[in-house]
Amino acid sequence: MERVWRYATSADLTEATAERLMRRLVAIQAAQDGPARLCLTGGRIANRIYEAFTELVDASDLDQSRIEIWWGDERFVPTEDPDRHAGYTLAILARKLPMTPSLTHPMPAADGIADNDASAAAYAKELGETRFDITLLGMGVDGHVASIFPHHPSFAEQAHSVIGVSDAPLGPPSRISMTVDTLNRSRQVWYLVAGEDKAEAVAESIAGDPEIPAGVVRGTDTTLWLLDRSAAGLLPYHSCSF
Ligand SMILES: O=C(O)[C@H](O)[C@@H](O)[C@H](O)[C@H](O)COP(=O)(O)O
Repeated sequence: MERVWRYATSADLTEATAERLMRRLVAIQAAQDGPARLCLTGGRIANRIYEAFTELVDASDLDQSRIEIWWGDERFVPTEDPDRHAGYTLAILARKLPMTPSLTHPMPAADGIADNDASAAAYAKELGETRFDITLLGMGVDGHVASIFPHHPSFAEQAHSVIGVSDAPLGPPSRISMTVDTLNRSRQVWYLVAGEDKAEAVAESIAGDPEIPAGVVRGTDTTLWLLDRSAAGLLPYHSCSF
């Protein structure tokens, strides 16, 4: 099932998606044993959603000890580098979630002797066959998701579930990313996209353009496009829910 939700502003998108995420995680916890498995993304919209989500925790039925957190990609920089996705996200989530080490899986940082390929291999081992209940994805103006870029080796068929990405067209150039196939193990994929500059890539991706990563990454059960009005600007009006 693929569905587009359109919001008037990016603030509305942020609030509504944080609430949707909370509802969905509570429902997943009620429906299965073990933790709800959530795969996170970087990006401005995502970070605002994490902020709004933590604000909802106290009044929710969320079992805070039963959330497992993964990352779809990471900028391969040292732990203390503010460019690192996980640093900021962990700081936000830790305000309200216990962040149990066995359930919290930040990607490796560029702290030691391991390069991004070896670090990706270590993360692939940690990941095993894990399937995510929900994967959140930002999307670039070029239709990239995680650190899989169009017309770039990261978008080629891969032998491993997590790869080192070098010479990324977006800085920093050294990264780690789940592959398309790994992201496609997710039950639900939620795209979080705001801004007019994304409208073209949104329309092409929803049409299933195989040349861009967002055209081919889909949930096995559900794919949601959570958009502000600008990002949805090139979609037919009737294709959106409000
Ligand atoms: O890894 C990165 O350098 C970025 O974080 C990037 O991949 C981001 O997820 C998208 O560009 C959407 O981000 P925005 O929501 O900020 O537009």
